[in-house]
Amino acid sequence: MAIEQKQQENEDSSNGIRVQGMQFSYNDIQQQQPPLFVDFNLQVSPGSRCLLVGANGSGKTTLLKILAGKHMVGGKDVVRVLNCSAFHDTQLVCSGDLAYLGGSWSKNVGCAGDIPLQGDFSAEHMIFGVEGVDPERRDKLIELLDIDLQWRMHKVSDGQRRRVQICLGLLHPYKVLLLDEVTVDLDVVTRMDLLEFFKEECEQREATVVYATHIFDGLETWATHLAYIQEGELRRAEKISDVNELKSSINLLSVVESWLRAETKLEKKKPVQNTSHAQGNSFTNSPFSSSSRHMAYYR
Ligand SMILES: Nc1ncnc2c1ncn2[C@@H]1O[C@H](COP(=O)(O)OP(=O)(O)OP(=O)(O)O)[C@@H](O)[C@H]1O
Repeated sequence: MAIEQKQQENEDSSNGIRVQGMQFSYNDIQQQQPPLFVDFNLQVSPGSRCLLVGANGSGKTTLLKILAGKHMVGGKDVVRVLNCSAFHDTQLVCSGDLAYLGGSWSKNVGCAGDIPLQGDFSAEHMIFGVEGVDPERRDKLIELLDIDLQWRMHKVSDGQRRRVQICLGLLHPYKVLLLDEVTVDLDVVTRMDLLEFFKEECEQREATVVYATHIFDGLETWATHLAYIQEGELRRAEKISDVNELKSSINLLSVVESWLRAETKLEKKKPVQNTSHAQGNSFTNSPFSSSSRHMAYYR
């Protein structure tokens, strides 16, 4: 029985996501940061919609970027997506099978990958500039996100710009989609329609979605799984139907709130004694210690 279960897990993870024994540190030598992830393990089965929750700074964005192949972590066996190495097997991203939607376009007209763009582009120019797209899928997304193709990208609102970003990210039918808080600028109708679209994609095509967010409205019935991380440690990873607290709580928000509040109480640490701080010179190089006239340059 145990062997069958193991085989099933391996088959599942081969088409989904499997992280095994992952170590990751930002290697900030000056600050001597400890590793964020030490022996981190995670499995996400194909077809699931996994909600990634945790406090600010717990490691959600870093994890999603690692899964998206943006950081090289360990050998080829450590971070596996669709049975390939997320970092080394570049065709995962090039083919569109692995898609990552994160970061904000609000300060830029748009982005090409991680490169910010400035200029006068129309939404049409950006969306129709992507080659090899199924026109039916493109039309569906334009309608779903209520995009006006005549929008000039430097003259639209943050939410309208975000819709174009999301549209571009979804044009190719991904197999694994990593979402980092991209629905934050969307109005409630667009957000709910988009979540419904993701649900359909998971159910019809067995796509896998991992979604990091702090907004839990309507997600109790949307998510199939939940992963909770605290300071780089996976505290919970289970089916949403197995989360016992949800049976006695009004909603997911109150469950996550109780976890994060308990975390703050448990983990509150005393400030580390900083010798330079004690000598009163820790802020001398900071731009924020300058006179208010100089501060104007940093605002
Ligand atoms: N570029 C970086 N260099 C050094 N440390 C970083 C860098 N980016 C993030 N960190 C550190 O890694 C930790 C995890 O950050 P991360 O952005 O993954 O958290 P998060 O869970 O996504 O937070 P949030 O909910 O605020 O978006 C933080 O404590 C942060 O200090």
